[in-house]
Amino acid sequence: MIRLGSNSPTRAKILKDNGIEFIQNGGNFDEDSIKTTNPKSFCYEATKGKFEELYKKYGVEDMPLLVADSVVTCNGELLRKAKDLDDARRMLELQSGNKTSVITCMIYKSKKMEYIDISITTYKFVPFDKTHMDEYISSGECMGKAGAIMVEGFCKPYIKSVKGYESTAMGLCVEKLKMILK
Ligand SMILES: Nc1nc2c(ncn2[C@H]2C[C@H](O)[C@@H](COP(=O)(O)OP(=O)(O)OP(=O)(O)O)O2)c(=O)[nH]1
Repeated sequence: MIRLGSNSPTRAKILKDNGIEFIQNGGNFDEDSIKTTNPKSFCYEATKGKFEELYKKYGVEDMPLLVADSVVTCNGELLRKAKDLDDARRMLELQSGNKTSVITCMIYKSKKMEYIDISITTYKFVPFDKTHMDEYISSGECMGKAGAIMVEGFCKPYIKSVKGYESTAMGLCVEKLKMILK
């Protein structure tokens, strides 16, 4: 049993779909406190901030703690979760027909070990269909997701090429997590 230190329904689904038993306790780390705009540094600092908050609160005596953060970078820009639907549209238009990378950092700590990983999955998308994109935006599914994208959902038909794990792009590199849980 592990503690998923996250509010993310996607991360919970990834663990559940992979048969990893967990309880979920999200934190309140303020990512706006992070100064850097370098995507990889931002992602690491966000993960570290989330970890420190939840490690102080729960420790790892009763079970290991897992936290993660994901950001998207496209044309060198750091894309976090969209602030509103207009912001989501801007992010999607930027990534349509473009190359985009999802960076996910993960910190896992048990009584025996601490593991930190930063993984990247890079996509090349063909242009998004405008009507489909409008429907996706008005559905609100684009909210609460780094870069407003859903690689297993809206983006799937537009993937021209991919390098890296889909789980990394969804918010938790479960292939690596399973290796350390063995
Ligand atoms: N379903 C889906 N979710 C995605 C995808 N890419 C990113 N996400 C989600 C995973 C995370 O919930 C969210 C990224 O935001 P954060 O890393 O800040 O996590 P969040 O604030 O949701 O929860 P947490 O900080 O862990 O409490 O976006 C995707 O392609 N599909």
